[in-house]
Amino acid sequence: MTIKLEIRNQHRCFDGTQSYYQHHSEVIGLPMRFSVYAPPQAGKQRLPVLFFLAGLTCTEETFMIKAGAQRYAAELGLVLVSMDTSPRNTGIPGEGDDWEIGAGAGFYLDATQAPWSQYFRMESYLTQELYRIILEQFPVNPEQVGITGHSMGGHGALTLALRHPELYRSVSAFAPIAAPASCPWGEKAFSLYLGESPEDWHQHDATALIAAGHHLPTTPLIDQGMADPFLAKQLHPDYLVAACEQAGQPITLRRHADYDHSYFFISTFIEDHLRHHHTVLTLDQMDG
Ligand SMILES: N[C@@H](CCC(=O)N[C@@H](CS)C(=O)NCC(=O)O)C(=O)O
Repeated sequence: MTIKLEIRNQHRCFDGTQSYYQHHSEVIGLPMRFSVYAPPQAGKQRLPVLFFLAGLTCTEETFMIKAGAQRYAAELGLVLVSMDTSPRNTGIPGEGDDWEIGAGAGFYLDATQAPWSQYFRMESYLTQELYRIILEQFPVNPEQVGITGHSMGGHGALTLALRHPELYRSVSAFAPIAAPASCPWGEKAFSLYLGESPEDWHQHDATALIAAGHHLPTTPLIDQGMADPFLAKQLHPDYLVAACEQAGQPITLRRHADYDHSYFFISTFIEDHLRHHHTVLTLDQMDG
C-alpha cells in the first residue's frame, strides 16, 4: 500500500523544489518527518538519490537549511533526502531532557531495551519504510542510491552501508562517530538502547563491523576538521582507518586544519561529497 504523505512546506530552490513531508510511520508507530530536494531534472528522468543523516539535536530541516547543498544537487541532477534524527513525542518520560539520548538522538539503530524499543527503530525506518517511500514516490533510480551524514549521522551512514550494502552504492561522512562503542556518546546511547552486551554494540559500530569482515560497497569519502571540539573524545576516525587498513577496505579520510564540527565545515566540503556520490553512482550505471 502506498504510504500517504502530507506536504508541510514547499519552496522553489535553484529551479528545483525543496519539500518537507510528514507521514504516519508504520515502523515507528508515530508521525515522522523528512525533507526532499528535487532538482530541476526531476521532471524528465529518474535520478540518483543521496540520503543525508544529520547529527545530535538536528531535525529533517537542518541539512537542507544549513549545508548549501541544493546549488550542487541542481547542477548535478541529484535528489537529496534528509530525515528527523529520532521519533518524537513518544510519551517516554524525559525523552527530550538530554541532547545525547532520546529525542534528536536516535543513533540510526533499532533499540532493543525498554522503554526505547517501542518507538526508537530508526534503522528499520530508514532502510525499509523511508527507503521504499523514496523509491516509490519520487523520481529516483533504485540502482543509484547513496548515503552520507554528519557526526551521529556519519555513524549512521557508515553502519547502515556496512549492514545493508545492497541498499547503498556510494558512502561518505562528515566527522562521523567512527567507533561509537569506544566513546562516551556511543557508550551512553548503546547501553540505554541496546543493553550491556559488547557483541550487540559491535553490530552498530563502523570500526568493529569493518574489523569483523564487513565491507563498504565503494570507497567512502570522509572529511574531518582538526579543530573539531569532539574529535579527541568522541569521533576516533583513526580507529576506523586502522581497521580499514587491517581489513583491506579502501577509505579516503581527509583531515582539514582549523575546521570545526559545525555546518560551516559541512557547507565548505558538501560540493565534494555530492560530486563523489554522483560520480560513483553514475559510473556504476555506465558499467552496469
Ligand atoms: N548541543 C551540543 C552541540 C551538538 C552538536 O554540535 N550537534 C551537531 C551534530 S553532533 C549539529 O549538527 N548541531 C546542529 C547545528 O549545528 O545546527 C552542544 O551544545 O555542545
